[in-house]
Amino acid sequence: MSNFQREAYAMINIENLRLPIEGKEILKGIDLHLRPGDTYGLLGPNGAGKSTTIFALLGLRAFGSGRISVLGGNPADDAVFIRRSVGVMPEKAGFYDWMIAPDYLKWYGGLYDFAPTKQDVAKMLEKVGLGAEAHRPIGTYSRGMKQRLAVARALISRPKLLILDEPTNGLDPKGRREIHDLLVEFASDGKAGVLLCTHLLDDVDRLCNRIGIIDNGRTRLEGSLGDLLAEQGGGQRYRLRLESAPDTTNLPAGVAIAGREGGWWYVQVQAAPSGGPSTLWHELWRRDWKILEIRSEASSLEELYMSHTGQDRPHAQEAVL
Ligand SMILES: Nc1ncnc2c1ncn2[C@@H]1O[C@H](COP(=O)(O)OP(=O)(O)OP(=O)(O)O)[C@@H](O)[C@H]1O
Repeated sequence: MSNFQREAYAMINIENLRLPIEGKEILKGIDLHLRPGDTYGLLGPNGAGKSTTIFALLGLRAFGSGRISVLGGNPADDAVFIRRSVGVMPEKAGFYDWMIAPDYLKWYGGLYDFAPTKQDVAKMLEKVGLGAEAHRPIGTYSRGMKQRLAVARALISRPKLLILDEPTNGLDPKGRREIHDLLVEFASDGKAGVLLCTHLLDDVDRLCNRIGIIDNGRTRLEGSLGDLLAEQGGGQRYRLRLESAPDTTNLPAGVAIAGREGGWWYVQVQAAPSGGPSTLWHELWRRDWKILEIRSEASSLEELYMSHTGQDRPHAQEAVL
């Protein structure tokens, strides 16, 4: 990769990261490149090395060799800067159960020299759907409510980069949709970046413009989701439930109507826009498509995932786009 390309991946730039633990190589060659505006899906089976990669890029774990730069800094030297600029939602979020959410968020912001006002906190809790529950001790929250609070905690310091490990785990469909909406809103200015670590391919389909697939400590595949799916052939198919018949004469480039069944419209997307599928839904909303529900028909991503995971193949096809 040239220096010019490296600079373009200003948010996260990981090259050939290796990490031995107790004589065993846990990471054997991780590459990860995330630009401003990207929502990047980090995929891989259990034990592939996703969390270890995240720990390394946050400066929480020393690595053996390779190169990591996050927001232009080196996590090993700039841990404080990185923790202040990156919002993190870890897989297991710990809270003080006796605190109430507004006090907790104020206290948490203070840890990072960011003092959210009472209004900031109230607005954030509203955003994540906890406005009415703000008076209750966190210990009385359900798992889903704690997930929402974890998202609020990641967002409260207005970070430039958001790293989320399984953010929709344990959420009901409404909660999942609300978290999706928050992420779309966060990424919509084109300047922020999101690294989404998940096993839910449907979340990736909906939200991400770029993916990396890790298996057995190595990056097996990385690139634009639209390009990778297009290379597979056929693009991606979605089923949209619409309030009324849409105007099909003015479709965004690369989008075609593949059929209709009652209120459901099948839409074939040859190449998702660089801003990810959420940009496409915005485009359609702007064209007055009254979308009530979106379902990914495709198992194209699943096929892509399955064909790049499952076994250690040192000579297998590996591509970096
Ligand atoms: N401190 C440690 N000592 C020994 N092995 C470790 C340590 N931390 C992680 N590992 C091993 O490293 C590998 C990668 O773990 P990691 O948690 O990064 O995987 P993951 O992709 O996040 O998995 P999951 O999807 O299950 O969360 C696993 O085999 C794990 O057992």
